[in-house]
Amino acid sequence: MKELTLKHFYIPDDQSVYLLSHKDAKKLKNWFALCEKQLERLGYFNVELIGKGAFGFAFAGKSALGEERVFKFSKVTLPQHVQDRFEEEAYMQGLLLHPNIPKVIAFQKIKRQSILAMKRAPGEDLEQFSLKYGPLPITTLLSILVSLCDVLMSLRGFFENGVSRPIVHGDVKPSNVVWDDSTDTLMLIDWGSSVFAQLDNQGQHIGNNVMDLMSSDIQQTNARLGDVYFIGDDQLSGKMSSPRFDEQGLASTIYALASGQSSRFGCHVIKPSSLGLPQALAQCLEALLSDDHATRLRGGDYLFKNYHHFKRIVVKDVVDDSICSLPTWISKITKDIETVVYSSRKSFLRDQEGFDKANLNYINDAQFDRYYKNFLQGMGETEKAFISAVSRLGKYPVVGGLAIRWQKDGMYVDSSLKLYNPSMQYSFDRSVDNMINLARAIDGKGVFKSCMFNAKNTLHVERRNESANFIPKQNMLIGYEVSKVSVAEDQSRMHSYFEDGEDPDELLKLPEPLLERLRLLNNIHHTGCIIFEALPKHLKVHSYVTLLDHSKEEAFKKLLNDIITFIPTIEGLGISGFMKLPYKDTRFFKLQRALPTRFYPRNPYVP
Ligand SMILES: Nc1ncnc2c1ncn2[C@@H]1O[C@H](COP(=O)(O)OP(=O)(O)OP(=O)(O)O)[C@@H](O)[C@H]1O
Repeated sequence: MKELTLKHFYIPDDQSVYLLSHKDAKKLKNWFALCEKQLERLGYFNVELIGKGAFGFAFAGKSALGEERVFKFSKVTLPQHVQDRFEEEAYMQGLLLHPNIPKVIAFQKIKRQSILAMKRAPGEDLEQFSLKYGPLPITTLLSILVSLCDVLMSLRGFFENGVSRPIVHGDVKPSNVVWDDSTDTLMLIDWGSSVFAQLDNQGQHIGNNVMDLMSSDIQQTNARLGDVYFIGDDQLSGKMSSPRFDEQGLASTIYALASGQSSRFGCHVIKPSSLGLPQALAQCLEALLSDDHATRLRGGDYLFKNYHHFKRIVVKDVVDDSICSLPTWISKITKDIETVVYSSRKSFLRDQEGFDKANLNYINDAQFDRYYKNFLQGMGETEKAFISAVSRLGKYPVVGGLAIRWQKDGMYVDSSLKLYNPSMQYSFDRSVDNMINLARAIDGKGVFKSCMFNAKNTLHVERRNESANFIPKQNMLIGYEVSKVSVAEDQSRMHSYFEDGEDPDELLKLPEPLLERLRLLNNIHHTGCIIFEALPKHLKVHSYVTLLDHSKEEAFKKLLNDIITFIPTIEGLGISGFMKLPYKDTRFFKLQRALPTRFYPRNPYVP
């Protein structure tokens, strides 16, 4: 039997609780209930889960006096050295008394379980905010920029016992900034990567005495890995910690918010100077995100010298109402969908020379794990940006599919994207545009496919061990929707389940009778995806299917049922996915290295 490696076909972006095995999902739910009970016993009410990160979960609650609190719980399953970091996080955050940093209330350790209690920042984190509203208006961006600069200035100026000890936050990114849009105030949260800086802005060692400077630690970095989607090169490659790290996090954050992306990787294609920003801001961001070290330093120096002037820039916010580059369907009703993205055929996006994992100090870091699992190692910056843009689509309540074919003359895109929250349309459309613009900058021939489905509809079949068969429950069914209007004739070519042949990365070989049913299904006019994911003790069948030819419903239903009956014959591990998209509306795009320059107009009142 083949070993399950990270190289297999459809790679899930994130594990939704709906994709866990029954046992694991139950364990998690029980654990949430236990945390809530613990907090209620301590006198807090209105307790709710507000966030999950790599290291644990965050709950919010109200004290008896009505004060809003946040409680971060570490995952008990994490190794001890990672648990210890949580204590350091509480220590570092506790040192900082600043209006834009949540005050620590208490840190408690009960056996292996640590809890950090702090004030709750009003508003919502900027990743959520950006998903709701898309690329942010310039006035909002400027307010965020200036407030963040203020916080970072105070970190640089931190003194302990009368001695200068600059602090590095180490993980500045949209989801670590909580923003209250009604008062224009922000809070910088998540101090889990913060350390005392080893170097100052000029790259000089910060030593309090000669002994410090002679210590053997002087060449060893104390830096923590922040989020690889946002940190700069120096932090990623394990250089000594310095306030320059946070300049990078800040630039990535503003860039991501200005463009409506969830990473910094796309900055050489969707350049800051193409976003319609005031020229001074765009050029400053471009310098900070440059590949050249000296240019980055100049950009940082300029920003911290001049950011107070940015406060005085007066702009008229304009909404980009251009039509989305792909057709998107917006449901009139809002549905609570837990979207999960599975993507395939990523291998051609990897260039073998890229990223060298062996050179990093961060192998055991949970953040690094995420990066590795998301398959980004060995990819160029634009390819990473593209993958990150596809992942972002999965953060909206959306189902559908995407097939991109890069050819010599350009790029062909088939898609079916249905969004189940009309208020997010602007943001979603801009995210689709970003994904297309990034894809257009990718060189080479190849195919990429991606399915977005509702994890709440995933079917689960469990078995005791790897040699047992998967036996589905009696009434198990692959659900499907029926289109509003029947389309009898399949005049258009369809993106068939089998069109691209076998996927080189695919590992799971489905039994022939099951494949035969899929072939028959393929002849009935419909759209959607079916993915089989076989794990040692757990089989998941993800699907999103819409029948278009109503006259064939009986046959269609029967084939879907047959597929379930063949589940016990599935052998081996891995993933195997099938997708069918309407071919009718294929969009063609010319390849393009970068978007053209576009600054904020000198006179915004002239169209
Ligand atoms: N003091 C706070 N006030 C308001 N919301 C908070 C606060 N602390 C945490 N949150 C919310 O909880 C989420 C997770 O918290 P945090 O980022 O500190 O956890 P983490 O496990 O370190 O996450 P990550 O792995 O994303 O860095 C945040 O994105 C934010 O939405």
